[in-house]
Amino acid sequence: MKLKVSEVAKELGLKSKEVVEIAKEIGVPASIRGGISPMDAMKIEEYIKNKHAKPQPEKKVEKQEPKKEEKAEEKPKRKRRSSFNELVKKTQKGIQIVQKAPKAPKEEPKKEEKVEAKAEKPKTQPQPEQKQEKSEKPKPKKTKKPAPKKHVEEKELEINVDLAEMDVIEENQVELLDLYFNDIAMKDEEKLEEKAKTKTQIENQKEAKKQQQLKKQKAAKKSGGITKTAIKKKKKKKKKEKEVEVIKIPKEVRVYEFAEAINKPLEDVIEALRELGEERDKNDFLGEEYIETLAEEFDVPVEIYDPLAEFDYVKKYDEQCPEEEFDTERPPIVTIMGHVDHGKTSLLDRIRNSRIAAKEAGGITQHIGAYMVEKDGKKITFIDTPGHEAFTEMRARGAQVTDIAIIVVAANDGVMPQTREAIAHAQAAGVPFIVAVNKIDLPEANPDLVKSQLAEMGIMPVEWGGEYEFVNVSAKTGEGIDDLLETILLQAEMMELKANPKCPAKAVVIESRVEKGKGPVATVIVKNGTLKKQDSFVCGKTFGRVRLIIDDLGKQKKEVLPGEPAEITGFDEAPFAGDTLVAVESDRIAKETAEKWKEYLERREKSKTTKATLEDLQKMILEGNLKKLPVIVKADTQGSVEAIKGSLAKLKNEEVKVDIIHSDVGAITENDVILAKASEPHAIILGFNVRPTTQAKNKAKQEGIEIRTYSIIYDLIDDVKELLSGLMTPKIKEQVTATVEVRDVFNVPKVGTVAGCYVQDGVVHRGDFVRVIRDGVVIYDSKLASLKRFKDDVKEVGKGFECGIMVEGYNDVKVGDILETYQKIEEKAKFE
Ligand SMILES: Nc1nc2c(ncn2[C@@H]2O[C@H](COP(=O)(O)OP(=O)(O)OP(=O)(O)O)[C@@H](O)[C@H]2O)c(=O)[nH]1
Repeated sequence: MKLKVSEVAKELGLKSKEVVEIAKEIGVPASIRGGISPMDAMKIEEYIKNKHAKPQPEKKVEKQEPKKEEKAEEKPKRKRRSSFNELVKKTQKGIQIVQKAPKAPKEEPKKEEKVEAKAEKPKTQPQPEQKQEKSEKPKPKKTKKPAPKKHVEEKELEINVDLAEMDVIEENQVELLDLYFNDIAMKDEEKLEEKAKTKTQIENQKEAKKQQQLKKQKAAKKSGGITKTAIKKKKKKKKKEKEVEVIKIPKEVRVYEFAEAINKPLEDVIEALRELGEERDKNDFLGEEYIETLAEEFDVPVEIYDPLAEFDYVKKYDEQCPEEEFDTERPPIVTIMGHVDHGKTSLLDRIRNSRIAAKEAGGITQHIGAYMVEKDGKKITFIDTPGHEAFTEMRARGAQVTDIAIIVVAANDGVMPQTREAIAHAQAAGVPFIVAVNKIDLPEANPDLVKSQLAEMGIMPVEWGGEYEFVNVSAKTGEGIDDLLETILLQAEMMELKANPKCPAKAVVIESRVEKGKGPVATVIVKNGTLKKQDSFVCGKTFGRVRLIIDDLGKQKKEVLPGEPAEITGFDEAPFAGDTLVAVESDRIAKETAEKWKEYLERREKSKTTKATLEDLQKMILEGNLKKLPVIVKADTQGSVEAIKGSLAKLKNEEVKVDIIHSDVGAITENDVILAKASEPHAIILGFNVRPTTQAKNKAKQEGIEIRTYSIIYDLIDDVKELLSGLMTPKIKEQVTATVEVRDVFNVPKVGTVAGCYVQDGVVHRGDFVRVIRDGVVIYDSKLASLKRFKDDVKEVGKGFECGIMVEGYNDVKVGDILETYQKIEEKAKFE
């Protein structure tokens, strides 16, 4: 765990920069961005303490010794603090380490005062006036001054204890002090206490003076006059007011925007960042930590706000319709997950008594659908999550709306990679799950194997003493289906899933698409409230008014209740799967909120590009050498777009990657072709369950742009893999052609060394490469310079024949050397 540097600095009464500097000095890692470990924070604290402990004269220590012993008797041995966190907690209880006001020691109390103060301690009644005064007192932090390093040395630790509080919790307080400064001699504590008390007394005196002056002013005012002091005061007050004016800074702000906001020269801000070890450009974004640190550095009070909060419509909704007011039971929302072909669609199909699986292209579920079933008068909403790996992202989203997950495992196949993945998704989302062991009708079915495989992963079945429900089912015969539904309802009952139908609606988009005549259509599941026709709504970047509500059976409805799915129309654009829809008072509010949200997301997107860390940069540089395959993805539903994008993003290796330059829902248009043409190299357009318009087709022909369409996702991915393979550098394989023995060597003047050879094995070719091997070691690797039979150049010489060979660039061939001739064969690389 890391602590924020600014927090540590605050606790130590230092500036963040100073903490970083000290850390550097004592060799512990601390940075504004990375924070500091509690251990290292303690080291810094120790360092400061030691620094201040040093100058204390030894004599004093001796003098105070008896008292020290006395205290030691009263209290158990001081424990060492285990973490800086603990320190933070303790400090919050009333102790603060603050910087000492520069000249305070002058006003140190006399011995008698100290005794007096001590004598007052046992009083248990707090003195309200004193307390108030104290709390109004500004923290003495402001007294710190110029050069930071020097400043650290000059600093002294002081305990600023609220006296009134001390009266009440004195015992506790002293104990805390004790724990806190376990290394500081008791004399210091007392001294510090005295100082604190003296301070209070000084404050009292000041206050009394102030009151007197106030009286004077009032009197002057009454008599119609105005005193000089009053004018001065007024001016001062104004100045002070100006000084404490808190500047609001958005959470994500660029360096130059920050400089403008705090009214400081940009160069100063950049320089301050440099001093903190950060090389930043004016357009770079500052993190919250840097905003805080810089504000401290420039001594300007800032308030960091989240611009998103202003139009976080979901948050607003949750505040208006709090969960505590959910009073009506709602159907559970169930997701079926599992490995490909383990029977998810068949299972849902069986549950609904319809046959979805047969209708789907290639037998694969292509997108998420949501359906409802009824069992014993109770409803269950099912989200049908497709099983292909490409849909992992959608599945992750599905799990977010899900109350209960069903993990389907085929009893004949057992736990597979996507079974584990599905479990991981459910666990990550904190969604309870039931294991449906499917295909138990098959003779080779082994449900116990599934149980033991999952038990090994910590998913222990209830009947084996664990907490996971396993239900044996057969989507084919219908066996166990009732049992599964009962288990779901039981689980739902335990979860007490409730909602408030009287609230405006809050729903989650499961999928969306654009339909001819209807425009954007989205499948949503209402999480709370009731979604009605004509409701104005905001849904991520989109907005609209509910025009049509169609239930899972294709019937038109007037409203959708909590936990129920429906398809709705009325969006201005297709929303994203996973977006939250919230009904709002008016179209105007819906539009405004959506626009602000869009603006925010765009801003955040932009900020991502400039927020590149060094790591990102290195990655980008490395990727610069990557060959990219630019593609445009068009698909029938938003869910498919997301899934394909997710899948394609994974297709990369150290040499090639897919570059998705555009993706959208809908047919392939002329614009897509234009965009593909604009890309360098030209992009390939991939259509999934969509086709190009006639204009797009013509344009593509004209511009030489390739459009490929698919209805099965595997094919799309395989095709892209093939394209990527084409981009990869072919692999070079070596093939040995012959082994040749050097039996004689001739030095031909002006030509070089010719080796008289005998081909032991294979066939030597004229253009072959050759390795010279002596005593089993390769001593030279080159090419054949010439290949002769007697005096003639030949193309090849076979096994058992003699030949003359010259090795390019090598004249040192010796009798007994072995020449290994070989050819380099190019092999097309394959993207795996
Ligand atoms: N014998 C038997 N076959 C089943 C059972 N359930 C599903 N199948 C068969 O298993 C194959 C895959 O079933 P699907 O329901 O398409 O599987 P899925 O998990 O939805 O597959 P994807 O949508 O591709 O992820 C089909 O041929 C089904 O007929 C079952 O209980 N018993």
